[in-house]
Amino acid sequence: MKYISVAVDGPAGSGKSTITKLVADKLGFNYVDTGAMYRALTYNFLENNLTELCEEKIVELLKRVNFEVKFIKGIQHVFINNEDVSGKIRTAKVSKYTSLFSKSPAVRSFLIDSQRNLSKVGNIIMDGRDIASVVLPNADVKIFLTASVEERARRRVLDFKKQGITDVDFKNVMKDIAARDYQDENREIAPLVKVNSAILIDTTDLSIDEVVEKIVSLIKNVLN
Ligand SMILES: Nc1ncnc2c1ncn2[C@@H]1O[C@H](COP(=O)(O)OP(=O)(O)O)[C@@H](O)[C@H]1O
Ligand SMILES: Nc1ccn([C@H]2C[C@H](O)[C@@H](COP(=O)(O)OP(=O)(O)O)O2)c(=O)n1
Repeated sequence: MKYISVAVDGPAGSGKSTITKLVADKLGFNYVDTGAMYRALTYNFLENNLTELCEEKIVELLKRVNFEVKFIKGIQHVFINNEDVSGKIRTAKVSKYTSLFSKSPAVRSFLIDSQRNLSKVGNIIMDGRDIASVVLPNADVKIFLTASVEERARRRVLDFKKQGITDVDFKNVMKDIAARDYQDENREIAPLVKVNSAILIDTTDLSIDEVVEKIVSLIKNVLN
C-alpha cells in the first residue's frame, strides 16, 4: 500500500513542530519529529561521556545502541536501549550538542534509514531540515515554513516567559537564532535548503490556525 507523505522543513522557530503536530491531528497522520531523533542520539552520546565530534567513537556507539521510534496514541516516542527518552531530550545541554552531532555523517545516515522506514508504515507528516531535500525527495506535499528572525526571536522569548524565564535579552535571542540559521544552512551535509518543488509559507504575519488551515487544504487537494 502506498501511503501519503508530507515534508515540512524550515529554520528554528518557524513553527514546524507546532504546526505539523496540529495538521497531523486533523488528518489522522503520524507526526514524525526528526529533531527528536537527533536529540535522542545526542542524549545517548552524552550519557556515554562523548562531548566532541569524533566520528570513530560515534560509529562505535551507533553499533551498540538500540534505537526505536514508536507511535503511542499517535504521539511519537523515542526509545534508547528500551528507555523512553522523549521527556529528557529538551534540555539546553541536549539542544546545544544536537547542533554539533547532527553534522556527523554516521549520525545522519543512521537516522535517514530510520526516517524513510517510517514512511512505509502509514500516512506521515515529517518535519526537520532535510526532509524534502534528502529524506523524502518524492514526498506528495513539500512545505518550507519560514518567518523573519525578529518574529522567531519574539516567539522564543514568549516561550521562555511561559516557562517562567523572564531574564532574557531579545537581541541575544535574535543573535542565537541567526547563528543557528547559519549553522543549519552552511553545514556540509544536508544543509537546510528550500527545494524548488516546496511551497513557501512565510508565517511572520499568520496565526497558527491560518498556517494549519493552509497546509491542511494543500494536503486535501492532493488526497482528492
Ligand atoms: N504562526 C505562528 N504565529 C505565532 N506563533 C507561532 C506560530 N507558529 C508557531 N508559533 C509559536 O512559535 C514558537 C516556536 O514554534 P516551534 O513549533 O517550536 O518551531 P520550530 O519547531 O520550527 O522550531 C512556539 O511557541 C509556537 O507556539
Ligand atoms: N532533520 C533534521 C532535524 C533536526 N536537525 C538538527 C537541527 C537542530 O540543531 C537539532 C534539533 O532540532 P529541533 O527541530 O528539535 O530543534 P528546534 O525545535 O528548532 O530547536 O537537530 C537536523 O540537522 N536535521
